[in-house]
Amino acid sequence: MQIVRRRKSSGELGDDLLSRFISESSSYSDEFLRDIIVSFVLAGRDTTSATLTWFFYLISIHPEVKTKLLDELRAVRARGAREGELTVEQVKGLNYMHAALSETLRLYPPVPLQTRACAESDVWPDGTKVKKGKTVMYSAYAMGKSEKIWGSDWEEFRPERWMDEGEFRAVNAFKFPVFHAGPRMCLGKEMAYVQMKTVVAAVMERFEIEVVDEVKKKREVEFTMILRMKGGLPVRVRRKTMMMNDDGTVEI
Ligand code: HEM
Repeated sequence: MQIVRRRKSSGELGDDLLSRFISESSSYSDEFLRDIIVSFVLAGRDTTSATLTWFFYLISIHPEVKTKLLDELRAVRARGAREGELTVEQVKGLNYMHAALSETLRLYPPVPLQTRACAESDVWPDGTKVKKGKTVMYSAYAMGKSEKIWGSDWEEFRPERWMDEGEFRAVNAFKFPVFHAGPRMCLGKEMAYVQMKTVVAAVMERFEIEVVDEVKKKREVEFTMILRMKGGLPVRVRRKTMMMNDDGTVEI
């Protein structure tokens, strides 16, 4: 709250999220501003960081996926700016990475369980009756592991299931409710993918992430509000050297 008050009274507004909300309307109370910032941090930081932890674990036990991710990065680099940060177009072009992150989210959805209260009595398409005031829960974690939804290979980490002729193929949000579905769906979904893809690309291009051997075999989930990896992920990090070939392609 102090930060909110200080920022408001100083009048020094920058490019950050809080400054943007302050300059949007003078009617926003200090409490509202505090709550919206906390919501964005909770919604946007822990979800993406938990996903990335699982992602780096999964690619460490699936080297074939890691190789394909690096191949895609090389190909995308070869088509555009070859050094520095990736452009938005290049990030968008990372279809296989999008698929690998979606596959991570299927197996380890950061928001594993969701609860809703029924505002009105209703009958669902399958005939289930729900009464006004009742609580309904669904689990994105269980749905991601459903054979009925994902087929007999549901247990496998297989980004290819999201690909169609080299392009990422999204699935219906009601089948994959990791970002929720319907009118109150996650507002940051696209931003989350852009953030995660940018981080993954930057890390994979610059560093070799080696998961410490003893923990490689099995990681357990921890059900808090966010689905985390129990004990975190101990890794060894080595800096790589990026080499530019004569034809402009990059060796990672
Ligand atoms: C992997 C990353 C993310 C996942 C899995 C995720 C998942 C979700 C889910 C399941 C909800 C619905 C929660 C509920 O109503 O009970 C939600 C809501 C929301 N998310 Fe995300 N989220 C992610 C990243 C982000 C990011 C990066 C932002 C913003 C920077 C963000 C902003 C929001 C906001 C503002 C809502 C509330 C929407 C509303 O109530 O109308 N999320 N998210």
